[in-house]
Amino acid sequence: MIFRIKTYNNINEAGLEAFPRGLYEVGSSIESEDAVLVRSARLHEQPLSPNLKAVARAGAGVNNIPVDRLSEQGIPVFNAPGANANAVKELVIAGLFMGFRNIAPALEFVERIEGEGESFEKAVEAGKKRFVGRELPGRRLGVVGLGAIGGQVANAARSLGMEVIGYDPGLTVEHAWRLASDVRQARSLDELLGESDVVSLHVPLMDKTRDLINERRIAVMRPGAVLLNFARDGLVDREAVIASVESEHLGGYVTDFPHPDLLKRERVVALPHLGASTGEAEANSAVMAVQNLRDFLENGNIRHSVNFPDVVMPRTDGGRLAVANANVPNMVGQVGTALAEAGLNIVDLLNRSQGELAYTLVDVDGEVPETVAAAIEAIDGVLKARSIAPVSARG
Ligand SMILES: NC(=O)c1ccc[n+]([C@@H]2O[C@H](COP(=O)([O-])OP(=O)(O)OC[C@H]3O[C@@H](n4cnc5c(N)ncnc54)[C@H](O)[C@@H]3O)[C@@H](O)[C@H]2O)c1
Ligand SMILES: O=C(O)CC[C@@H](O)C(=O)O
Repeated sequence: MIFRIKTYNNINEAGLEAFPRGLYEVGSSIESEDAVLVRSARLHEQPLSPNLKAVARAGAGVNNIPVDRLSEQGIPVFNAPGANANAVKELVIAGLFMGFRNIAPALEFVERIEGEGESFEKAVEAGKKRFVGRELPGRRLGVVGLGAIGGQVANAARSLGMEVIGYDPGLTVEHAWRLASDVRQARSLDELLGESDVVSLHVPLMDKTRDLINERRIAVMRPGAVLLNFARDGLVDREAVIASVESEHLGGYVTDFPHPDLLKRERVVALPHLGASTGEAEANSAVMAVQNLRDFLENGNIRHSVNFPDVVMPRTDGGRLAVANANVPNMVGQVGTALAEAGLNIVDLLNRSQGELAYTLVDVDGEVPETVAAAIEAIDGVLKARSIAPVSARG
């Protein structure tokens, strides 16, 4: 079997090379694709191939992918958690300095100086007083979202002498372990906003986080506070942010998401979505996304999916059935019965659920015929059932 992968955006070569020739066809013009590999391209309006089995995001955010629609069809969406976190952290720290040292307007001022020799130097010295900045030690950074990126930003800010306060009601144990021990926990977003000299956003864009920073919350922020948004445009009410910067309540807005309304404004810096744009981050993200995709397509294993639980089972000698289904009673029972009726002996089985979805891997002696997989897919509540050939039968 040849797997067909449709790519959107520029996918790093290291990732593309991780697809073995002979087993995969990969490209932007592939049709009837088994899987999609994407960066930031918006897939919500794209038609989905009837063969589609998985979508992989070579990056962190999945707001460009119709995750709910794919979940209803039993299609996992993978991402590459942490693969670009260092790159984003570095740009956020650059943003921190830009916000506190007036670097962008200062550069623009220098570009516009005319004359040369003594008159040039005089203009430099006369103009620089407009760009007097503030130092970081002793100031407080509030980090909203302490996941892969927020955690690294918090730790880097600590090493720059800042105090750090964080807010993340869904903080994982793994991410908590990586945090500097003196990062203080805020009990609410408002507490963090009211106590921070600079606030950095590192949460995903979802219905719940859209316009997280709105007029009311900006009013809670300290006068002169700087807002850093390297996460997603939709997390802030842009008009409210602009009004607050104009009225000088907010001391600055530094973002990775430009918009015409943000341009040519004092104390606003907009970069062209550069957070993950380093060779290292692009390679890490593409390789991790391709590894996730390959293990799913070739073995049915699920790792780093945003809509399915991790389900990983070592291969046995025989074939495998991979079933995505609604998380309701008696699904595994019905799958087992269908396999028994087809005369197939179960060698190993793993079932996990997450929210409304469940996923089951069943290894059998021999191979699961396509007709049996199709009959299982027709069971009420089964969203997808796929027969996976034994490893020895792979071309
Ligand atoms: N600028 C860029 O190029 C770039 C690159 C990578 C990621 N991002 C953005 O950054 C986001 C975070 O990336 P990550 O890798 O750190 O993801 P992550 O999943 O590791 O961390 C996100 C954290 O946000 C927390 N969270 C969710 N909702 C929250 C809320 N309402 N309040 C507080 N915390 C909340 C989660 O519990 C989680 O710990 C991505 O979703 C993406 O939108 C931007
Ligand atoms: O692919 C990119 O350049 C941006 C990725 C970034 O926004 C992410 O969410 O990982």
